[in-house]
Amino acid sequence: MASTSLPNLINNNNSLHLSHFNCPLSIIFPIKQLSTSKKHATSLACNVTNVFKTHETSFSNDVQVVSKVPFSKPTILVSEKLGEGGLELLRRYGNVECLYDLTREELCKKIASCDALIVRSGTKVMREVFEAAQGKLKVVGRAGVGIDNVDLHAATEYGCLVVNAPTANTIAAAEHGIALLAGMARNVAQADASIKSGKWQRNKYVGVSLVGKTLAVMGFGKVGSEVARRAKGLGMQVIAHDPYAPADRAHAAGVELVSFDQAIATADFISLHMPLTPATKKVFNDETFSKMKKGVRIINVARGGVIDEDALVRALDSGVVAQAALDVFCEEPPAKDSKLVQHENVTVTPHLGASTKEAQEGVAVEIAEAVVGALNGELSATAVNAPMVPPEVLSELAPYVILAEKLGRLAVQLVTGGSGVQSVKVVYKSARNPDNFDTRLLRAMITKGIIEPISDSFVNLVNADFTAKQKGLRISEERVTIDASPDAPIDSIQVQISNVQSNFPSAVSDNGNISIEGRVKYGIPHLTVVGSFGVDVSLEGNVILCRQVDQPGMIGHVGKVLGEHNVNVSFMSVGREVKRTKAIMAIGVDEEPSPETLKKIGEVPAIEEFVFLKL
Ligand SMILES: NC(=O)C1=CN([C@@H]2O[C@H](COP(=O)(O)OP(=O)(O)OC[C@H]3O[C@@H](n4cnc5c(N)ncnc54)[C@H](O)[C@@H]3O)[C@@H](O)[C@H]2O)C=CC1
Ligand SMILES: O=C(O)C(=O)COP(=O)(O)O
Repeated sequence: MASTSLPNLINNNNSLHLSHFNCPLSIIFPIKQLSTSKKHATSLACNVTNVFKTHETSFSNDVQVVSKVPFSKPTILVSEKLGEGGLELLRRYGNVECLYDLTREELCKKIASCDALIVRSGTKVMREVFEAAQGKLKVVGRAGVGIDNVDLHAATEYGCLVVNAPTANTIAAAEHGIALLAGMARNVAQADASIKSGKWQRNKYVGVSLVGKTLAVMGFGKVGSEVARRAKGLGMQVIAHDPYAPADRAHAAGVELVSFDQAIATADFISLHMPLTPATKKVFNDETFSKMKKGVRIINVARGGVIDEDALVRALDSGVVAQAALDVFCEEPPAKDSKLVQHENVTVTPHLGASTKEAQEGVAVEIAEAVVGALNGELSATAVNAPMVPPEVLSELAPYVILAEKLGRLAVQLVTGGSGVQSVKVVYKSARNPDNFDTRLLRAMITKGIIEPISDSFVNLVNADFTAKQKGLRISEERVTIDASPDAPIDSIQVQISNVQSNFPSAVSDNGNISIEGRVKYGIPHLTVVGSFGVDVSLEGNVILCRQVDQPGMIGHVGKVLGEHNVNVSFMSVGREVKRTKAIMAIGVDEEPSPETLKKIGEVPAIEEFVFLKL
C-alpha cells in the first residue's frame, strides 16, 4: 500500500490527526467527521506511518488501532530562561534541552537535531538557523509577543511554523510602561543614583505632574490599550495612533484615535507600543522629533528599533525631548559607552517589560502548549506565519482538505511526464456565500498534491504559497455559487491544469485543460469527473483510469487481470458520453499494480488508453 501518500494518523483523545509527512501543520479531524464506519476507520489506520504521540489510537470507543511504529520523542531546545510550568509541560511531551547563551555557531550546530526551538527576545533565529536545521526543525516558539528576532521569511520557506505567546505578558509590559512613565516624571532612577552616591539634591530632581497631561499611545494593541487604561486612571488625557485599530474599540476605552502627526505634535508624553516592522523601523527620527512639542517625554517598552537612537540623543541634547525612559534598544545589550544610555535625562531598564514572575509563568505555559500542539499536528491559534483556521471551520473542512490534496496529486499525474505545470485553476462550487469562504487551507493542500509528486520539495500550510511561487506555479481560484444544500461547506472542487499535454487525453475537457473534479460523500473524498466523463470512485487507494470502447464484458476483462495479479479492487465506476461508444472506467485499487499487470491491462483489446494514478 502506498502509505506515504496518505495522511498519517495519530491519537488525540477524540480526534484523528492527519499528519502530512511529519508536517507540523497537519489537520485534526474530529472523529465524527471521518469515522463514518468502523471499516473506514480501519482502512485509514492501515496507513499509519508515523505515530508521534502514542502507540495506541482509539476510535469512537469501538475501533482500536495499534501502531507498530516506535514512538520517538521530539527534541525541544529551550535557548532562554523559561518558566517552570512551561518546562514541565514540555518535558511530559519531549526531550527538553535547556541550553542558554549559545553562540550563533553553537545554535546552528545544535538545531540540526531539534524538532522545536523555544526562544525569548535574546536568540536571533535567522536564516542560517533554518538552513542548518535541514528541514528537521518544525516549530519555533517565541515565549512572548515580538517576533522581530525570528526571520519569518526563512521560516516560511523552510516550512517551519512560528508561534508566539501573545497574551500572557500584556499586563506586565503595560505595568512596566506605567512604571517608567511615573518614574521618569519624578526622576526616581536619577534621584536614587544621586542619593546612593552621597548627595541630597532636592532641587535638581523636581519632577512634572502627570494629571491633566496628554499621553499619546503609539500602537493601540494589547499593551497600548492597557497602558491607556492605566494612564486614564492617573488623570491623563489619552490619545492614540494606530492605523489598524478599530475606532470603536478606542472610543469605548475613552481614547481618541488620531493621525501620527497629530499624536506626536499634541502629546506631553509619548508611549511606544507598536511592533518593530519594516514600516515602523526608525519612525522616530530627526524629522519626527522635530514635529514634537518641545519638552516631550518618551517611553519605549516596544522595540529599540522603532527609534533612531542617534536622532534621539540629538533631540535630548537640544531639549526637544526632555526625557526618555527606555526598556528596549537597537542592540541588546547596548554598548556600555552608548551616549543614549549614559544620557542624564534617560532612564533605562534591561528589557524587563515582560519580566514579572506571573508573566513569565504565563508565557511559558502559553508557548509550551502552542509548541506541543504544533508538534502534534494541530493548527495553532497563535501561528505567526500560517493562516489561523478556527477549530469549527477546520472540523467542517477536514474531509475537503484530504480531497484537495488528492485531486492535486491525481491531476499532476495526468500531465505527460508531470512536467511543465505552470497554470492551475481551482473551482470551488458551494451553496454558501463565497465571501465567507476561506480557501487558503484547500489551496495549500492542492499545491502540496501537485508539487510533491514531481519534486523533492516538502510542502505544508506554512510554505505552500511560497513554494508554488518559487516553482513558477500559478494557482488561480474561482468560487461558484450553486443552488445546493448549504449544509456542506463545498459541493465540489475542480482542478484544471492548462497548457500541458496529458498522458490520458480523455482527461482533457472541452476547454483544452486537464480537468478533474471531486466531492466528499459521507465524509470520504470521491473522484467524480474526469475530463468530460462523470465517474464515481472513492479516493481511498490508488486509481486506474481506462478509456475503452463501451461494450459488454470490459469490467470483467480488467477485473480478471487485476485478480490474477493479486490486486484488490475497492471501487469501480464507468462513465460514458454516448452508449456503446466511448467510456471511462475508474477503478480504485488497494495495491500498486506491477508493470506487468499494467501491461496486461493495456493489452485488453477494447482499452484505448489507460493510466495508473498513485495516491
Ligand atoms: N519590553 C517588553 O518586554 C515587551 C515588549 N513588547 C513589545 O510591544 C509590542 C506590542 O505588543 P502587543 O500590544 O502585545 O501587540 P499587539 O499586536 O496587540 O499591538 C500592536 C499594535 O501596534 C499597531 N501597529 C502596527 N503598526 C503600527 C504603526 N505603524 N503605528 C502605530 N501602530 C501600529 C497594531 O495595529 C497593533 O494594534 C510588541 O510588538 C513587542 O515588540 C511586548 C511585550 C513585552
Ligand atoms: O514579548 C515581547 O515582545 C518581549 O519583548 C518580551 O521579551 P522577553 O521574552 O522578556 O525577552
